[in-house]
Amino acid sequence: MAARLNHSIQNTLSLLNPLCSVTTKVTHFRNRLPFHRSFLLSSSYSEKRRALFCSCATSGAADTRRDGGEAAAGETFVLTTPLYYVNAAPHMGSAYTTIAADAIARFQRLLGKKVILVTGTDEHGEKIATAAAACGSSPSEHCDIVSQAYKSLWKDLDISYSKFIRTTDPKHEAIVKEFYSRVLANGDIYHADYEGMYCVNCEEYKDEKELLENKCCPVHLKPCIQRKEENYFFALSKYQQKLEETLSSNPNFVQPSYRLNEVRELMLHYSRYIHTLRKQLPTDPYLLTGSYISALAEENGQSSLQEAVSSGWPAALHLIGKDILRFHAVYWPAMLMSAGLDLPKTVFGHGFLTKDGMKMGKSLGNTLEPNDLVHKFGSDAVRYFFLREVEFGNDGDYSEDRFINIVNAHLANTIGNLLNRTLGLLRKNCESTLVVDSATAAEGSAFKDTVEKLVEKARIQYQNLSLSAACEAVLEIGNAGNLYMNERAPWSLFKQGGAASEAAAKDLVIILEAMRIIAIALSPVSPGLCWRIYEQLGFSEDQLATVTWDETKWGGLKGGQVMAQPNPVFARIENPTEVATGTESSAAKPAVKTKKKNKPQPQVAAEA
Ligand SMILES: Nc1ncnc2c1ncn2[C@@H]1O[C@H](COP(=O)(O)OP(=O)(O)OP(=O)(O)O)[C@@H](O)[C@H]1O
Repeated sequence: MAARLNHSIQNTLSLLNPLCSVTTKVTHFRNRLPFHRSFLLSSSYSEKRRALFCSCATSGAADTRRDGGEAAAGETFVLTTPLYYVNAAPHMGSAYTTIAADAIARFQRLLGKKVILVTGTDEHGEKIATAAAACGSSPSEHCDIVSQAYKSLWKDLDISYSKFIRTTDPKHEAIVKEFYSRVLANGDIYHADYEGMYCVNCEEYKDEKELLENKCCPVHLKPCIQRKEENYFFALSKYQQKLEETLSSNPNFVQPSYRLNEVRELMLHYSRYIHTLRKQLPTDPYLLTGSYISALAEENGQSSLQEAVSSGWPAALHLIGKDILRFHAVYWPAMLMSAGLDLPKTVFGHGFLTKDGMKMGKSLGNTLEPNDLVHKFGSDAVRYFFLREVEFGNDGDYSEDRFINIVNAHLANTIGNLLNRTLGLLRKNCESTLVVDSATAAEGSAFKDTVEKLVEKARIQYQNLSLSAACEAVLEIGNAGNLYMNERAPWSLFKQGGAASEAAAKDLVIILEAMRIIAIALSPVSPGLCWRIYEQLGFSEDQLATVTWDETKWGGLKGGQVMAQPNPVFARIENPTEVATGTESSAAKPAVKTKKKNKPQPQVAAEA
């Protein structure tokens, strides 16, 4: 969704008058709107126009103070991923944003909120026609194929999206047109010529100072071309002050804090960007970001802007890569202000997955294939690795070696093996039945206090969108559980019989209760794995479906509950490097080598 700024105002105008060709559209627009020839409108004029068209109050700073996670249970929590550009198939970068969005959505659902996760594809732009021609298909066939590839990847990655938007979907056009009409009527669109250096891949004009040697685009490393064209521009300068006020009064509006600093830096040099914007009006929001709102309209409801807005706007969170920060944190809010609509509560710009230090992207073609990863390692491992290993906000590099070591150490060893060992001992010594409630078993237990603290830490980290730290806190519960198991050594207590054996049976209840808590707390990140844990603890799928974060409180397991037979919940992955060199990482020592994707293999509980 790199800012495709020039052609799409014409697409947008065609929404107003779809029968016009691009050239006639321009003339038509000009003739119809004589009020609006100059670059800058006087503020008093625009304020009057604005007052006429602002049926919804602009919340600005006041309403944007909460971060996305603070909405109360029962509230609607809307979050969006970028609408991905269909110039090529999805890659791991596109998957990364969507996995993160899904984890946040699942966490918010656990808090009892109604969550609407919006994702989709942007199907307007020059590059699409080129990509379609290269494959010998029409643009619409091409869009159908690529957008389907996104949907099917989302399915394989267990993405629980609510709305999948295609910007070519006529259902959204009426709403987008209404949005656009407000901005137009507000006097914030004008027409001018522009000439400059243009990056076809970004589909935007570049400031010459940004360019690398040979006038190459710094993102795509390909030469920009000199281009001159008539265009439409948005009067961004009118909203400069309000935007600055929003940033000052609401530091949560842009996250993480260093992205806020980046946006502040942009605002400091605002006059430069006013100029830049005049030559490259961010027109896409009408079709793209406008779709964030139109997505909220009920499937069978009226297609009106007001109806869409009342279904959940403003969004709690726009999750984006840092490449489109300016677009979402400056242009789009200004346009929302122009249209008299509330701003999203938070725009979070995460970092890039990189390959050899370069942003992985469709245009550079240096992408990591997510389908391959999912088929090789399974969705739980892929989701866990990227959310755990890339600190959310920063850039991160992928290495298969590291991937395998991490998921083996964390998911197979720390979590999977602990569950397996405990259930093995329970089967052998307690007929797979809990001897007592977990609340009773843990009376006075320091381990229980540790688990409670860690799960609370995980909640706070999820709430703050620190997904890696949330994973870490959950993993620490697993580490504490392993420590407890090793210190208590219930296998030898059972051998002693009598009171020691009773204590050992209680220890198993305590560890399994910790596993239950892990299963809930890690479910936003690796839902399939957590379901398998939950099932082993004797719960049904329905019980898992209705579980809430409140149930991470200690005491869910009851005496008499029968556990399933131990069956490993996460298969260790064979590391080809280690096999080839004959070395084995101590963190991820494979007990059982597996060739198939994430199919659990039996593990032997040595103590049992
Ligand atoms: N390397 C990456 N790391 C993290 N997120 C990425 C990466 N590449 C793309 N994304 C996600 O996709 C969004 C951009 O979508 P787009 O469809 O333009 O993909 P792209 O691969 O960056 O395209 P291009 O290479 O043509 O610029 C980013 O804002 C981000 O959410």
